[in-house]
Order: sequence, then C-alpha cells, then structure tokens
Amino acid sequence: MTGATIDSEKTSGPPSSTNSKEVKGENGLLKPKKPVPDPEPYETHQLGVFRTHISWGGSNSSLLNLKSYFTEVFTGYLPTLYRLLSDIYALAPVILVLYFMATFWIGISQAVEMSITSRMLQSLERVLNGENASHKDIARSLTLLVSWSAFSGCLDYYKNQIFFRLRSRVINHFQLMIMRVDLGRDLPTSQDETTKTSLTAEEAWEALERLSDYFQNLVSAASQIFAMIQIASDAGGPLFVLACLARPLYEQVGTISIYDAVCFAYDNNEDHIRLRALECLARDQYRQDIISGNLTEWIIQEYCKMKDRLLDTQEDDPLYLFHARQQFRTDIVGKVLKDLPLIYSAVYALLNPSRFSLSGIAIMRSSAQSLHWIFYSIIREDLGMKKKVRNLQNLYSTNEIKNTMEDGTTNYPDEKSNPDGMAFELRDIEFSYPGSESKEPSLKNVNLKIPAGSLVIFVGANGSGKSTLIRLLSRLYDPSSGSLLIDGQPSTSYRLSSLRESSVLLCQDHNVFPFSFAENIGLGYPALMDNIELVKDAAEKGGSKGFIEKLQKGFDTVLYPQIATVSQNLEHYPEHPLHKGADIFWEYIRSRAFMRMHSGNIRFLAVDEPTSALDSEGEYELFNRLLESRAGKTMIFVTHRFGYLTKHADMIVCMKDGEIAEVGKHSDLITKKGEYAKLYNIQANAFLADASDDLLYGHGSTPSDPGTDGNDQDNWDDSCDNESSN
Ligand SMILES: Nc1ncnc2c1ncn2[C@@H]1O[C@H](COP(=O)(O)OP(=O)(O)OP(=O)(O)O)[C@@H](O)[C@H]1O
Repeated sequence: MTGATIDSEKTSGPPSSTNSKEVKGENGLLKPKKPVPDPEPYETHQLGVFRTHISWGGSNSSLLNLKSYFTEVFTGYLPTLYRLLSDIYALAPVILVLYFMATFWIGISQAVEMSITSRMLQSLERVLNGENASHKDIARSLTLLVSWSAFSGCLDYYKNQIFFRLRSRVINHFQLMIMRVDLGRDLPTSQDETTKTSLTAEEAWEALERLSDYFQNLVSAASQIFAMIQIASDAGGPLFVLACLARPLYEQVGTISIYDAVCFAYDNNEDHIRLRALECLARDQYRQDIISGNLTEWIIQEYCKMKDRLLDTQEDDPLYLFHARQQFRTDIVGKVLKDLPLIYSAVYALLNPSRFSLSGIAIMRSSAQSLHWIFYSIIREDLGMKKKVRNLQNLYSTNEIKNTMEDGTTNYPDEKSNPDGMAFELRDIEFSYPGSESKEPSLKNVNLKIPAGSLVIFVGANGSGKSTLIRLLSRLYDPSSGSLLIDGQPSTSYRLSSLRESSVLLCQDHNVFPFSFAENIGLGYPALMDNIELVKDAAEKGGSKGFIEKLQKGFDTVLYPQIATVSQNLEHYPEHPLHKGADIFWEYIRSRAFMRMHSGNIRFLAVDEPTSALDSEGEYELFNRLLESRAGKTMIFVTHRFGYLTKHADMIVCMKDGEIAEVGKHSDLITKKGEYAKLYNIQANAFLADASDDLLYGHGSTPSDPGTDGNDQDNWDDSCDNESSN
C-alpha cells in the first residue's frame, strides 16, 4: 500500500467507534455519557495508514449550505448575541456605541483610501497622458488621503482606549454573574458534575470582540465592493468586479476546508500497528524482559521488516494529507482565477481602448488581493465566532441551572412554630448522596421524632450515618425518599434562607475565610459583625480570644485559607504565629458559631463531632458553653465519647449501617444491652484498661481519656462500674 490515498467511498451511518463518547465539551461544561445522534452520511478515505471518515454535514454551517447556515445563525447565534449586546448596552451604553462606531469607521477606511487613491491615480494618469487635468484635483486628493490617514490613526488610538474600558466593564459584569451562580448553588447541585463549568467571564468578552471583528470585516468587504463598483467604470464595468472577486469567492466560499468537517480516523494498517508495538518495546518498562530474553536483535529485525513492507506509505496526520490534496486543486484553480482580471482587462482594452484606464486596473488588482484576505477573515471569524457564541450560550445557561433543592414560601419561624425550638419528624427517610456509586443508601428506614427543645445525641460506629442525618436535618440535602417535617410542616414548605437563619451547624467541614479574625468570627452573624464587643465575646466562648489577642494586629490579623501556599515561606520560621493560626482554626469556627447565637433567632443547633479536634476537657467545656444557651433551642450533638453528654441527653439515637438501631435514654439503652450498650462497653473497657496501666506505671489518667473531667469522672466511674458488672 503506497501513496496518500488508496480508496474513497461514501457510506451512511456513523463509524461505530465514534457513536458514544463521554465528552468534556469545548465550552468547558462536563456532559454526561449519552449516545451521539447519527451523523450525516460520511465519506471514507484511506489516507496513508489511516482509515478516515469525513462527514461534511458537520460543516453544514458553511456559507455554501445557506439554509442550515441561516437557520443556525437566526435561531442560535443572533438571539444570544442580541442578549449579549443588550446586557452590555445596559451596562455601558456610550462606550459600547463608541466602540462599534470606531469599528465601523475602521471597517470603511480601506474603501475610502481606495477611492481617494483611485481618484488621485486617474488624475495623474491624465496628466501623464497629456490630457487636460487639474493640478488642484491631485492636491485635493493628496490632502484628503493624508487627512484620512491621520483620522484612521486617531480612530485606532481611541478604539484602543475604549477597548480596555469596555473590556473591564464586560468582564466585571460576567464575573459577578458567575459569582452569583456559584454562590447560589445548593450542595446537591454543586456536586452534580453536569452543572460544573470551567467557563470564565473572558468568554463573554471574547464573543463581543469576535462580533466586532466580524462586523468590521463585513463593513470592510461591503464598502470595498461598493468602492470597486464605483471605480470599475474605468476598468471594464461590473464584469471586471466579478473577475476580481472570482478568486476570493472560489477559495473562501467555494471550498470547505477539511478542518471544518467532522472527521474520525484510525490506523488500520497492520504493519504500521506492529511497527508501533515494536517501538513501544524500546521503553524502559520492557527493559528487564528484553535483556533477560535477549530480544534486541529480534526486535530490530522485525522493525526493519515492517519498515520495508510499509515502504513509502504515508504515516502523517491524515487530515493534513487530505488538506494537501484539497489544496493542490484549490491552488491550481485559484492561481488561474487570479489572472482573470488581467485577462478581462486586456480583452476589454482591445475592444474599448478609449474607456480603458490603467490606474483603474492597478487599483482593482490590489483591491482583489485585499478582498481575498477579507473573505478569508470573514470565514475564519465566522467559525471562531460560532465557537465563542456556543461558549457564551453555555455561560448564560449556567445562569438558568435550577437548584435541585426545593425552596419553600413560608418564613421560619411563623406563628405556628414552637417557641421551645425546632421539632423534627422523619418518616421513612432514605438518602443517597448525589452521584454516589454505592449500592447501599447512606440512610434507610429512618423514622424518628425529635421534640422541640430536646437535647439529642447521635452515636454510632464510623460511617453509620450520623453526619448524614445531621445534614438532612440542617437541610443541606433533601431526602431521596420519605419526608422530613419541621414543626409539623413539610421542611420544603419553608424558605431555605429563613431555616438557615434559625440554625447553627458546627461540623468539621467548615473552612476559615480569607479575611481577618474579626470577620471570620463576625460572619457567624453578619448583621452584627461590626460590633467588636460581641465578636470578642464569641471569641472567648469559642476559645480563640486568648490566641488572637496575642497577635500584633489582634482581631485585624488576616488569615489566608491558601495556607499551604503561604506555608512555603513559613517553613524557615517554625515558631511563626501563623503556624498556630492554621492549627487552631477550629477555635475560630466555634467562635463563629457563638457569634451566630447573638442573632437571637436560633431554634436549632447541631454539632457534628468536634471531638477529633478537642480533648475531652475541651469537649466538655464546649458542650457546657453551648448548653448555657439551651433555652428555646433543639440541640443535637454527634459524639464518639460516651459520658457526661449521653447521660444528660433527653434522647440518644444510636445509628448502625445507615439505620436507626435504637432510640432512648442512656439508662434504658444500657439496660436493653443492645448496640448502644455494646459501643458503650467497648469504650468503658478501653478506659478501664488505660486506667489500670496508668496505675501500674504511675502516670495518672491521660487528658484524652473520656470522662476524666472534674465531677464527670465520678459519673463515668460509677457508670463503668455498673456497666462492667452487667
Ligand atoms: N459526601 C458524600 N458522598 C458520598 N457518600 C458519602 C458522603 N459522605 C458520607 N458518605 C457515605 O455515607 C455513609 C454515612 O456516612 P456519615 O459520614 O454520615 O457517617 P458517620 O456516622 O457520620 O461517620 P463518621 O463517624 O466517620 O463521621 C458512609 O457510607 C459514607 O461513606
């Protein structure tokens, strides 16, 4: 098999390997797997070693296919571009109009230059031919030309000035739009891969810029054709214009480039595939096998054999090979068409010597060349603009992505709400995380009533569903099935924002914001964040005040969340206070939660397992501080430590494998000897073992042991005694 092209055929239906694909679209939106609809009939060519399928239908937006081109333009692009222009006009009307006026004038500048130059050359030609020509005409044309050039220079300068101002307005506007969209997403929607986008505000600006370039090219082409028709009277009339346009029209409109078609090519040459395989063997990963098998000679021989068999078969990019073949044809026809104006002029001069003008022909020839490039730019700009408009459409469509979670219409609390705190009722709840691959739901068969104002403790093994249940109660997610009632009403009937205002969630997933300590804490309740006394009070309760006040700038010290990036400079200063800043972030988060309490609206407080960041003493202190403000609140704590809290809880919910295993008070559950008693005894026995080790080695109890806090020690010991005797 030699040469670039062996066979060509026309088939209908898609090549199977392209029929279904997961794509990250050019627009940056991740698309789910879905079958690609059957494309247009496609051609098959053998281009060197590649079997190549080409569907010209993919380029149906080419100017040749006028119907689909205009359908696409009028139904798809123009409305989007109109929307873009309206948005920008509302934003900066004067700058936008000035920008397009400058674009228009720059667009016609070449045609104006062409007309002035033509007039000047004609006058000069008459002078040279000894005809009666006014020197004033030549001087006027020259003045006009110089003035126009100066005007064009000014236009370019002012367009650049306007360009930067408009650009920053457009980018700021769309950045704000993207911020609103991103910040407005609820958790399930933000975790949905199909709604993620990598598009930036730059896309909007680039679409506008393309539109302005396209507009400039259209104005330029139209004005130059108009000018050519004016000038053509001296060079052979409208037919001469057509002769000049023949080449650019043929090259840019009459042929569709392979790069605009939809193609799929695969190597189907067995010798070449084997050659590639042999090349792979030179990689390090095969080194040991090749040395131990003494295969080097065999590989070289096989490689030479394949090379001989392939001879001159092209291995290059098949699209390039096709383009080269297409180019060959285009070049020959194009070169012949390039001479058409001259051929026409020669014939015209012979037939009508009196009306013949050499200057007209010179102008037209140079204009034909310039038009060639303008047509080329229009076609390229058209393709580029389509891509940009598609991105813009996707940018706008992110604005229309609806949140998965239903928002209600009733404000919480309302007159029916319980003043003692939020009351919850969960009925047959099942829940799987969005996009979770797990066959088992994270929660199932959950039925539970939590009375208003109660203190509830969730316990259970790792992964049993405690945090997930807290997330559902806080309405970070909605159940996959079943219903959640808040104060007897479906949770979806309440406005999400009002529920959030009435709840505090303290969990381990919180982050430090890139603001000052004061703001980090104050953002617990933005309405009062300027009241530094309240911020300090919250800091004290959360345990961060002592550290913050030691810093040079105190509460005004700014913490950056990109601490890892900053820390590259910190490694040389192990004692630097910012290390500590990263370590104690939990204290700020807790302080933020206390700040939130200042709102006075809180009816529900959920604390999800702060124990990993706290020793038992710290946990005890935190819970006590939280419990001080218990009035009018339902409180739910997730903890791994059994002791003080579990014994004082109104209700303990013990979770196992996503289900509620038991519900009850501490003493009842211990008596029941079920899951709770089992977990409790595991911890009690571990504690007793540690305690006896300490007695043996004389260290006393460790601070991390559960139940070692003051009076609680007695309670813990008592209960351990009781339980061990069980
Ligand atoms: N964001 C998530 N996406 C998918 N699955 C999750 C997600 N978070 C938790 N899960 C799964 O849900 C189940 C319950 O997890 P959950 O975190 O609620 O348990 P937990 O009892 O709070 O555990 P731990 O005590 O370790 O925090 C687990 O199987 C976990 O793998």
